[in-house]
Amino acid sequence: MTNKLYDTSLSLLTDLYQITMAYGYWKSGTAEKEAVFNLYFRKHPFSGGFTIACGLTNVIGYINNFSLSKKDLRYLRTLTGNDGQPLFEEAFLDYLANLKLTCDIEAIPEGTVVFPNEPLVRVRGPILQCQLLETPLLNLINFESLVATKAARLRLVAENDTLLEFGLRRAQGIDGGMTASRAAYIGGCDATSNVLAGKLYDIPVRGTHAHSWVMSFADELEAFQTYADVLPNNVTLLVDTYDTLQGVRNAIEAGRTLVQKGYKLAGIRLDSGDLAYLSIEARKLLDEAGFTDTAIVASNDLDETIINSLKQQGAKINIWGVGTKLVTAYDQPALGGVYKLAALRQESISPDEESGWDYKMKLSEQAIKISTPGIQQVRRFRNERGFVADMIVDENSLNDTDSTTSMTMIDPLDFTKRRTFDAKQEFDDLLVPVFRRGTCVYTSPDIHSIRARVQEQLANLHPGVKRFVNPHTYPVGLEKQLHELKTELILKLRERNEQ
Ligand SMILES: Nc1ncnc2c1ncn2[C@@H]1O[C@H](COP(=O)(O)OP(=O)(O)OP(=O)(O)O)[C@@H](O)[C@H]1O
Ligand SMILES: O=P(O)(O)OC[C@H]1O[C@H](OP(=O)(O)OP(=O)(O)O)[C@H](O)[C@@H]1O
Ligand SMILES: O=C(O)c1cccnc1
Ligand SMILES: [Mg+2]
Repeated sequence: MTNKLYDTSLSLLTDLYQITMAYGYWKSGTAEKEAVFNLYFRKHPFSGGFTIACGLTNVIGYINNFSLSKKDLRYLRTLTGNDGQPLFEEAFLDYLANLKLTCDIEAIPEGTVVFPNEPLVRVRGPILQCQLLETPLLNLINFESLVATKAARLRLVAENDTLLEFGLRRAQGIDGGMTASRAAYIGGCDATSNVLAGKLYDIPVRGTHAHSWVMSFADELEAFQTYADVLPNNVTLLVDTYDTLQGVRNAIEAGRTLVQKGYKLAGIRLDSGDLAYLSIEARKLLDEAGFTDTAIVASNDLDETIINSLKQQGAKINIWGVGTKLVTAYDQPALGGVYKLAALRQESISPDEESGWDYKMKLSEQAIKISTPGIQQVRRFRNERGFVADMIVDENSLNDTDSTTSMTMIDPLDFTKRRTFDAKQEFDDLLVPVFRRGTCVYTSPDIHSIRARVQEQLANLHPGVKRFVNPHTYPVGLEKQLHELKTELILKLRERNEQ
């Protein structure tokens, strides 16, 4: 499946510096040098203990549609440097015109719970191509993973209640709205009010009506009765335009007519005031009138904290409509995913032998910002109770260890913390092949399966990791050989800089 909204080349959707670097690689003869880049984030959003990987389907669509059109090249030809001369020479533009992506890409499937420093996507191929993919991949993975995570948090507090995404009007533009609707559904919403997302992404659509419907009639009862006449099989009435509890009484009256005609009053919606108090009072009125199946929908600047609080207050709300705070990821508007070079193929010494890799890393004064070198895989150990720990392991050492060997994991921020897993410990390798030499070899599951995966994954996490206040840190470490390799490389780089 591709991103149907953009089923066209978006190959210039990148930062200029990717193209200037690409030109640099091409001009200096290193364009084809094989490289490995990893996309990962350093910290969970919302001060939480987990993140949901999302966006791979759109990455696949982007790469499948990658090709520079004549118009793209005409535009690049107009770009000039500070001397007014063209930035790129014609032969480079010809090279781009014929460029077909030939990368190998591995990724963690959408809907998987992921943790800081784990490669969510690993790109291996000619360095020029890997470089061009940095910005679009980050754009596609960061926002969708962020919103899917927000929705998963809402799902945790909403428990078995219905969760509706109402955010389109407050979303960051058209794409923000579309992407957020997809990610919100995957993360755990039951439906969206966004009809285009319903059509393009096969998400259920749901909705009630606005205050304007009520305001356009002489009185509220008439508004409710007309709505019930027109759409008798879809009646959820917004009761707070004038006086909420009087609104509930009017809804009940409209509901009685509906029942006489063989229909039902599906719900009422509260959109202002004290939602705990009003829902409890509304429930009493509805139940007393025999409308025990009529649902109470609540909306109005809801987020996971307010929903949690309302539940603790005993609110009688069955359906939560969440807009602004969900689709804009209000309390943390970006996931800080990064894309870093981790290995470069060495110059070949003989034409018959494959040369080795130079492992690459970025140093930083902050330990958390030091990247991890190598061609990484994420090995997730599990037992009958769920996920135990994730080990980042270099594929070269995986090839060396056979299945009978135990593996030791080292905490990257405290080297004295170690854990050994014996050969009997069950595991999954999270990164799976997605592209081989530029050809897609992976079929994205349908959106409903991805959504189901999120809940399966969360069920495998210890409750402490899922709590919102000071969540327990799920263990992620480096396999011992990779840790040693990294330490050695840090020392070497520091030594070189001191000289
Ligand atoms: N019982 C409650 N406990 C905690 N938060 C609540 C409760 N009831 C409502 N809220 C939340 O408090 C906020 C109230 O927003 P606001 O002050 O704009 O009030 P309002 O009811 O929308 O006002 P208005 O009547 O002017 O529309 C919303 O985010 C709402 O979800
Ligand atoms: O509050 P959100 O989580 O963003 O959910 C969507 C909101 O959009 C609608 O009204 P709108 O905000 O446009 O107007 P209102 O607040 O004046 O009702 C709806 O009534 C919700 O309140
Ligand atoms: O259908 C609704 O009730 C709805 C849709 C969008 C935004 N607010 C509410
Ligand atoms: Mg509002």
